[in-house]
Amino acid sequence: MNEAEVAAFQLCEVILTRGGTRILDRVTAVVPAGRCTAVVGASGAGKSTLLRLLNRLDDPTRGTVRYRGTPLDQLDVLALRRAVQLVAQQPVLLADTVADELRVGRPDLPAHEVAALLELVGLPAGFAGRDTASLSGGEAQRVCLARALALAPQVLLLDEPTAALDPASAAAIERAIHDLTARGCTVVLVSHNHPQVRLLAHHVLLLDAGRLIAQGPAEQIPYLKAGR
Ligand SMILES: Nc1ncnc2c1ncn2[C@@H]1O[C@H](COP(=O)(O)OP(=O)(O)OP(=O)(O)O)[C@@H](O)[C@H]1O
Repeated sequence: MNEAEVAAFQLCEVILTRGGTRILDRVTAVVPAGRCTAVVGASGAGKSTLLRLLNRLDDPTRGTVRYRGTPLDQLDVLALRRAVQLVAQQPVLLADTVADELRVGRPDLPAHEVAALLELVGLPAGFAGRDTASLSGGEAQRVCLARALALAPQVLLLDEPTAALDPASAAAIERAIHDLTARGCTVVLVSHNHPQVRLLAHHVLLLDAGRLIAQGPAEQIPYLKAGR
């Protein structure tokens, strides 16, 4: 991140301990605003945990997380979660039909916007009437993404959003991420897909056993050059 860029999030000396283990260990990092930041590292490195700190699903044991300069614990948590939407790896659906799911946070969402949001995440408009219980894992995750997008969030936190998808569906999500950042949305993307990270990320945070061992542009992160 260069000096002219504004930080969406700043993590300062963040420690997160669970059951006596440091899951995040003195992480100091910046997430630039209006950019795509990828969080990478081996399984168990702490990527999802870091994501959950950003909308206060977890709180640091020590250290500070700031959003636009304000410590998260000084912000209204519901307002924060509306502005900073998390799409988890394991989707949690709340309504009976897909259209109602997209209206969870926007009860007045018109049918044409439901259709447009579904198209954005690579699902046909006809999905609006589908029973949410009948969706596959990858479909459910995309419905959760569409539900998040319905709220026009300032920040989107995406935990492996294409891991369960076929290549065409994954490409639709990658286009959506690209368009969102082009329009000024901040995206934080957890991904094991290195070509995807190189394609989308302006900034990369590399975690190893809870420690941040590198941050910067993808081309400066040797871990991403290993060919995957
Ligand atoms: N509530 C908890 N109690 C104890 N350990 C936990 C808890 N939550 C997470 N962990 C551990 O913390 C470590 C980091 O978990 P996390 O889910 O953040 O990793 P990750 O990098 O996202 O992994 P993956 O790539 O496999 O999704 C893991 O070893 C996990 O088992």
